[in-house]
Amino acid sequence: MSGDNAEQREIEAEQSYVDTVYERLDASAKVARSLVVEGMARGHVGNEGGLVERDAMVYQASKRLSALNAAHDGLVFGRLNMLNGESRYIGRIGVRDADREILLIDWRAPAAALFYQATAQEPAGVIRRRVLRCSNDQVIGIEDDLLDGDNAPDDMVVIGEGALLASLTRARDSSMHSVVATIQKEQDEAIRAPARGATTIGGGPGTGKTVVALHRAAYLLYTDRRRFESGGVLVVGPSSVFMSYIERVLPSLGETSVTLRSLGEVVDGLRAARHDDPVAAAAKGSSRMVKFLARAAAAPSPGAPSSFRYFYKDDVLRLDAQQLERIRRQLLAGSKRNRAYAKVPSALVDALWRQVRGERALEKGQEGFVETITTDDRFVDFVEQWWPPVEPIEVWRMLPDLIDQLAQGAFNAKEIAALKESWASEEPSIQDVPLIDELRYVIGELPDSGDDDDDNPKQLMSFERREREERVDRFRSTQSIEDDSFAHVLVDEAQDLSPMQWRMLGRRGRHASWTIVGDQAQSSWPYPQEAAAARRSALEGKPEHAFRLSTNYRNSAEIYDLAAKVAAVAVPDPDLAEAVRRTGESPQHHTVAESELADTVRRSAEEILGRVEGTVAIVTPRARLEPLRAELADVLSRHADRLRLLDGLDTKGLEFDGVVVVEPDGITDESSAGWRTLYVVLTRATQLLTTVGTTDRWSSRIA
Ligand SMILES: Nc1ncnc2c1ncn2[C@@H]1O[C@H](COP(=O)(O)OP(=O)(O)OP(=O)(O)O)[C@@H](O)[C@H]1O
Repeated sequence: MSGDNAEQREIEAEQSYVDTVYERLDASAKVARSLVVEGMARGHVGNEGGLVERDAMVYQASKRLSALNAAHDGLVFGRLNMLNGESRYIGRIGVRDADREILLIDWRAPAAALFYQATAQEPAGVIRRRVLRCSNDQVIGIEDDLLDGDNAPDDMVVIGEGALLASLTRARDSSMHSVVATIQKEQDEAIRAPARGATTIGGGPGTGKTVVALHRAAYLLYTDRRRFESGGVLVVGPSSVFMSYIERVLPSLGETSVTLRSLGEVVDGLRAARHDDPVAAAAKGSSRMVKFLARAAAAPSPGAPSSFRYFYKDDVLRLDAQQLERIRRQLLAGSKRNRAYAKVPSALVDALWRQVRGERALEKGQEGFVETITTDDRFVDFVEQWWPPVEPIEVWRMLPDLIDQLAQGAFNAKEIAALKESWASEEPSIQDVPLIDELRYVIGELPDSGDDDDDNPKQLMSFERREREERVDRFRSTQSIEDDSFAHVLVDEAQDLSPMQWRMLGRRGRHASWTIVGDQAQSSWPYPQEAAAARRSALEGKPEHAFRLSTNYRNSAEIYDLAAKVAAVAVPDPDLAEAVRRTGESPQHHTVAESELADTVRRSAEEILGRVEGTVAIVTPRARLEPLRAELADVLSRHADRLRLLDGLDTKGLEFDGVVVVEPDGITDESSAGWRTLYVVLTRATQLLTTVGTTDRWSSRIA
């Protein structure tokens, strides 16, 4: 009997079990669908109770239906044969038969933990672990691990070389996939760690930190759905490219209620995708920004009048610059700028009333004065010009004009020049987003326009103000500060967070548990100590539980050997991983004249595209990105479905079957974190890696 026949027979046997599970899944979907219909019908009953009941019923049934639909593809993926003869099937969700007997165990349930935790050294009652490879509802392959050969029955069949290896050699496409069938023991421990304080997941490149963290989010939702679904789970990653790379993992695990944001999109209403140059980025990320922003938020608006004169009956009432400044300070001492807005008219009116001496005015009394002045356009216009309500984006736009005067030595001349240059753009960069968020908190929100406060001049909106409001509308935060917080915050590539970014996330995770994923050797933030202090403040003393992943599942050993040498230059004590796969393909290096660079890159990319099935990236220093985009336009458009051109920072967290690295010396020279960026770039390739440079200082340095 050939091995193929044995596999075929096993597949058929498994298929009949899988069919039974699908029949039940379909039956449950039918029930959920009919509940949706029934719920809708209750809405026609005509009383309010009927409507509430309908909403709850339709909501629950629809949620169940979408979970069932999401789980459909590859529903059953694992089976354990236990020492006691029992068989346990593991799947994306739990399914029971008509008698409530378990047919399929949800991968997150305690009973499924053995599937991930049993090893040949510690089989824990498992004889054989089987992974079923499925296409939709069809079993197409089997991969077995025999964990306890001594106790296996004689007729037990063992097929395949193990599911992990099979899954690692697959071609990469543009999305990350769930690894639910092949989660490894050390990964499973991090996934199932309780949601207390901050769980940190460290380890070298390709060890599965991202994919593990995403499975952890799904696990947390499963274990405490009420808390995490209503409180919200926020997943933050470095770039929008990265977010679209990972966005399918959670829905494929049936979880759609998680908020995924890149660092440029954490604040509602803002979508930044541009990085600043390293000098401006480092200055904007530094906690030295905090005081400058506080001063900027308190500074008078540009063009604000510095005095006010008002004729009332027989008096000329005046507020000069000094008096106005005193009132400003008093108002700001009591509340945030926008919150104080409602108190401005009465503060001014009080100061003016104190000057009233004329008999006619005194006779009419203070109330009469208040009524006259607060309905007088001259006063209303003055209030609006002197203390306009401001949006954070407006203060952000003033920063280049304020920095000379308000930096108070916090930034050097080179930093100030770089900041001003970066702020010449109307569009905030990724590094501006935490600054704008900081301003949201320092300035405070405007009192609700629904506060029918007589003092509130908002109702008297001038034409200029309306025009200005339109200009900021595009960048207005669509959410109130109170709604910023989440029940769980998951930060990926956390080694790159600047102090200002930690502050931004800290504000969202005050009452949250956290999962923090990172690898210091891949950091592009130049001042680790400052970031560590900001991280401590963001976590506010929450207890930390550390997990470390040790196996690199991404790179071939040949590629990782090279990258590890770069890591040794990049940081004193890199956390290196162990690469498990050898391909026999060593990285290729070309050193060429400048005139031949683009052609060599094109040829290298084409060669790799011909040899791998999946995605390929050309990675370049930032300065070469746009020129190369023009020079390589032909090949980029011919292979638009699987070839990308990126700069080093944008490759964070991604992976490709093949990578062409352009001018490694340019990447190392780009910033003080350049060697670490080169380490990141070299660890993106699963199979083939080529470098093309006009110089090769980097390779002499690691030789
Ligand atoms: N248990 C597993 N089974 C199958 N594939 C896995 C497993 N763990 C990780 N991988 C794969 O290894 C690759 C690297 O995973 P991931 O991107 O999560 O690593 P990382 O540690 O976040 O890497 P980096 O630090 O470089 O961003 C992915 O393709 C992932 O699917």
